[in-house]
Amino acid sequence: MTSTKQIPLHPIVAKVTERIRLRSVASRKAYLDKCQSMRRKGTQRGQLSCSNLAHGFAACSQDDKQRIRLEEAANIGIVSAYNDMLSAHKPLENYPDIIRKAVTELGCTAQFAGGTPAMCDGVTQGAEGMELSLFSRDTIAMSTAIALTHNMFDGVLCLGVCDKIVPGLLMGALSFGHLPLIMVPAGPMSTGLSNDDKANIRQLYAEGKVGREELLEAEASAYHGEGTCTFYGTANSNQMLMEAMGLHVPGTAFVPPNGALRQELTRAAAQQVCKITALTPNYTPLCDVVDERSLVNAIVTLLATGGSTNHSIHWIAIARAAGIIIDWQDYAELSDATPLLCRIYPNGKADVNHFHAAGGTGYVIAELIAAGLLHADVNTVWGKGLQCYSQAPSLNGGAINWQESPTASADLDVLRPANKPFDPHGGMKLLTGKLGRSIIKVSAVKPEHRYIEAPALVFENQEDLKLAFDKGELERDFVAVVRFQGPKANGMPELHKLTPYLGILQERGFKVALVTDGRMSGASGKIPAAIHLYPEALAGGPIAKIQNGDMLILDAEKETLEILLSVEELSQREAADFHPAPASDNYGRDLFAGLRANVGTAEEGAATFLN
Ligand SMILES: O=C(O)[C@H](O)[C@@H](O)[C@H](O)[C@H](O)COP(=O)(O)O
Ligand code: SF4
Repeated sequence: MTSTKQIPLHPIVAKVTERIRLRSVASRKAYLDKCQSMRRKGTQRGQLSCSNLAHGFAACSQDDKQRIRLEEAANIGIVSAYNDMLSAHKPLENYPDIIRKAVTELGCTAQFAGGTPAMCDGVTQGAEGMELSLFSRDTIAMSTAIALTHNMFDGVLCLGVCDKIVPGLLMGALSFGHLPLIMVPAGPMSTGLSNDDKANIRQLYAEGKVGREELLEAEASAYHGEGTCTFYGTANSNQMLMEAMGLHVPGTAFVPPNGALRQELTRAAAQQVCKITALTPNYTPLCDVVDERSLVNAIVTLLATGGSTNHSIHWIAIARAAGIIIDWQDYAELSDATPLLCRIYPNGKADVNHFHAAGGTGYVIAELIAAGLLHADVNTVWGKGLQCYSQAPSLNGGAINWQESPTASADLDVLRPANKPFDPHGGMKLLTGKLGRSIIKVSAVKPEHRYIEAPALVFENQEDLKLAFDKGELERDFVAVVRFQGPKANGMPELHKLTPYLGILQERGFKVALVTDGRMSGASGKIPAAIHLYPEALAGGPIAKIQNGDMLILDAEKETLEILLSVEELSQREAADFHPAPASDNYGRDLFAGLRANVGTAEEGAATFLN
């Protein structure tokens, strides 16, 4: 591979990175000062009182007690989001034992510092739980802090994969940025029913052409075992971005769960974190790994792979947790400069297993470094420089070897080189106009659907749109306006259940689009959608004043979302009333009232504690 020293950084990547750095000088300094003040000489547990320490190791084995008391070797904190509800997290169940054994081999110790909640967005999609999904991220961040605030640890391993979980774990760990952190995933489920076939069956069901039994059979053969669902949604985007940020063992993202290589990669993470604590000459605290360069690397990689729109929210929140301020203009400019290298569902037919086989994370990172689109001179948990993330691991006689990923894609329908991309741009755009600021991802939207001028049809929720569809009222060109779906209103749920209905209408030749202050799933794709619109309806946003029949223009090329009303006409309009869910439909909503009241805008990361 070309030495990264000779590769000039793309001017837009350099410009945006510098703009982020300058914008963040004060907040970043404040953050680093906090990390510095938490750093202790020797082991972190050395600062604890005898009773604190005794409580901390009371339940340990005699050997571990001795090691912890000696205060010579690292004690690693494990934070895990394991539960049986996420297929992606099921393999994590026995990881703590694997980790304990691996660190003992180095004379270190590991303790299960704490668990965090984890929501499966697939189980809650379209249901009440989805209103807690976004806030589960910050709940996970707080749970991570509760685990680590035992202050017994010199390094951290966070076990998690899915949507809000990786961002939440990372945001929580960033409050302990003086400690090294390695993220530990489990890998994707094997390929079952293809994502396209799954989507087709859903549309047939929405049209009443197949019954529930047939639909359930199809869904169960798509989601059929342990591991992450195989579409390139938010969970798998997390994995790709952890590689791009140097927070994984290199090449671990899409190795299948439960095999010998997966076990060795988990062991490697455990032993590596012991080797980069402050007790070693290779001290690599998290705050040195997460900086404006690694965050820009993550955004560029998100754009190059057609990753989830949710990361136009979560990566802003992660950045803020590290004292760095990123906005959607940064994403838009980086998107212009970043070629689309991947076609993975929903942006194509392939799934992440096909992507992995075609060259995977190593190929993408090698291509982006060679194109000058990534900062290669960054700190990673694997040492200085991102180039080792262009490698792929394999087992050789029980030990892991890393070798350079192939320099040619094994499947040009899935993965392409930076000089012959699927699209010269990443396809995530900032839309502006009288209604506010929103995001659109066009990598899965056909060019002929990127300009939609049609009358608004206003819905207070996705169920109302389904009812209108079932009554045959939507056989027309229209822009669906689904509002009061913002973080303050109902927790900003994903409105992914709209996809089959809008997809059917689009296939019938109608010009359809979506405008919402809510979110879509990372698995949503082909409908032109202006999402994350703010100010949200409940915060006085003009979206609350749109009426059926208003002409809307969503123009992805011009990067505008417009309503054909003057500012005066709009200002004279009454805002629609908000109709919250009936109190009887609690499902835990009441517990999150404080988070709804305190949450920031989507472009601030929709965070509840960073504003
Ligand atoms: O952002 C995401 O990637 C989604 O939240 C994803 O995690 C969720 O599970 C989808 O809803 C699954 O897709 P289906 O609902 O189509 O199965
Ligand atoms: S990818 Fe989504 S549906 Fe699959 S396990 Fe993760 S959260 Fe659940």
